[in-house]
Amino acid sequence: MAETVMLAEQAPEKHVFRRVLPYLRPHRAALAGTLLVVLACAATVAALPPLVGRAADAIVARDRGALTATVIALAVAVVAQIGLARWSELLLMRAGERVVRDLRERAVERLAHAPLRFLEAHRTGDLLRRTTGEVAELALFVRRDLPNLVVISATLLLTAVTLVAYSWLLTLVVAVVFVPPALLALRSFRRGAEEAFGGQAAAEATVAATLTETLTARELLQTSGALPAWLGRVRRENRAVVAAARRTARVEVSIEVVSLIEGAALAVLLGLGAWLAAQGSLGIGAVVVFVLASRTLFEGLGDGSQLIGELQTARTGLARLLDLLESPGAHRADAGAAADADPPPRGELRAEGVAFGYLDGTPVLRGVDLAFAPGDRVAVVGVTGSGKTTLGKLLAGLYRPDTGRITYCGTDLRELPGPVLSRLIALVPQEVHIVTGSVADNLALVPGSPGRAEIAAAVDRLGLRAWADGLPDGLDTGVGVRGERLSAGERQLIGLARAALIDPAVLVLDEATADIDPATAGWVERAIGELCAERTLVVIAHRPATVELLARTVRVADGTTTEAAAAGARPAPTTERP
Ligand SMILES: Nc1ncnc2c1ncn2[C@@H]1O[C@H](COP(=O)(O)OP(=O)(O)OP(=O)(O)O)[C@@H](O)[C@H]1O
Repeated sequence: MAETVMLAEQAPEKHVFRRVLPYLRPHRAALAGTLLVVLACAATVAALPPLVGRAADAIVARDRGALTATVIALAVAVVAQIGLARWSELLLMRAGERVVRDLRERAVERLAHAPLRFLEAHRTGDLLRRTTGEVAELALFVRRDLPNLVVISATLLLTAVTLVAYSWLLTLVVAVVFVPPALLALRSFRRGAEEAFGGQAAAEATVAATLTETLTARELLQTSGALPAWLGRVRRENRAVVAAARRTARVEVSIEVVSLIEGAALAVLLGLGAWLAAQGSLGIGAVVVFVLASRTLFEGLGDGSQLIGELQTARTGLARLLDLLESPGAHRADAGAAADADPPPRGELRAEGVAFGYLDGTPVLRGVDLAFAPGDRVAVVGVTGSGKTTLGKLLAGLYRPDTGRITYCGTDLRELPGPVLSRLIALVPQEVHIVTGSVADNLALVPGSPGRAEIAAAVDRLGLRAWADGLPDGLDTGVGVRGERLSAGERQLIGLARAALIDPAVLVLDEATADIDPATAGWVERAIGELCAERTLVVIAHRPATVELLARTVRVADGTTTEAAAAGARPAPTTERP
């Protein structure tokens, strides 16, 4: 059985910033310009201590001219710093938002194209969190913290250069006595943070997935008495989130050690600087520069270390997003030899030695050999759970066989590009997906976005004009949130009308099992009759009336298929209970 590559709960964070580089490439010009402005801003911050130092020297030397010039330079530097800080913040935000927008679009595109088996293997909430929650956190980081982090990093660098330039001796004291313990504290924080923040993100994702499931399973929960057990599960997962958040808070408090080191360093530097000045080996201005610059250095280290927590959260989110973008499981293998193929609009569909199983390793189907000639009209029947829907999805190319192949006019479906495949073979599932909007909005959800005239023509072709006219506002009738105002039969009618608009060579229809009222059933049968006149029709049939419409019957049993006697002349075998 082919393995579905699963996404990791705690996505690997190794080289995460290097892995994101390819996604930054399209924005490199904007990012480079932004970096220049950031550097200019950091330069103005780093220039302040030397200017104040020069002013102090001018005061000591009673040099009015030098003092005036320095004060003017200071004022210019302060104004420039404020302007450049705002500008760099704006540019960083803009560039960051653009990158995040791209990542969001890529994630949605990846999910939209991901193989069905990959999507089914993951909880909807987890995928949703990776594409919404994780991206939102990234966007927040980009908007709120990234500008500060970048400016602080550049300022730290330039300040360190200033320190060395003014007193290598004092710089040595800072570098040897204070920076190593500060870095050690930061490193131990980062290590703890990686686990704590990763654990918190995973725990929150689990709760998000369960909450999403609560909504989709609302009928089950309210009618089956499963609510207490479910709430117990929610409580357990919620407690895990609180425990994870506490771990994160403890790690965050540990960063305060860096502030203590900063205080001690400033006290020592002040004393040492004053002593050196008294000895005459350092000017007053230089001591002032040194004390101010080292304060900037430690402030930068302190602020930077706080932002590292945010950076860690963003890194975890980014890793989970990249895990989705890079997962081989989420990739539909590119069309191979038939990438440029232009198969005929009508042709034979074949299944040859097809076997397929889901995640638990038990094959649902094996050794399936079937051929559907152009214009064939086939009913697929079998007991519940025998594998009819699975066969339908395999024939439509939604699943790929674990062994064997399915071909259209001799070409393996996996070699056909997605758009070609969806034009050739259409699947109307048991539960037709309906989006919020009108009937016409829903019918337009097919390749080529057909206009009103085409939609109306398709409805006419299927003999559904009277049905559409009977709706309160015709084709403009609202269907409610995700089609809640439509019956199962009406959903299938929309699915059939969509299929008519696609005009596929093969239509696979998984008939709705829910009871359909006789009037709607009549419309469905009429539409099927119209559709099968022009193409190969494979219907996973649940109602005798449907089986009787079709010329051939294939029975699915014991994981394989057998040809049954021609339908029509006899009572039709429908879905039986095992
Ligand atoms: N996404 C899935 N993941 C794991 N197992 C699945 C999945 N979908 C179906 N199965 C299992 O595969 C088997 C065949 O299911 P399938 O839906 O194809 O049967 P069916 O004949 O169409 O049933 P029904 O008549 O009730 O629609 C069942 O045992 C089912 O539990």
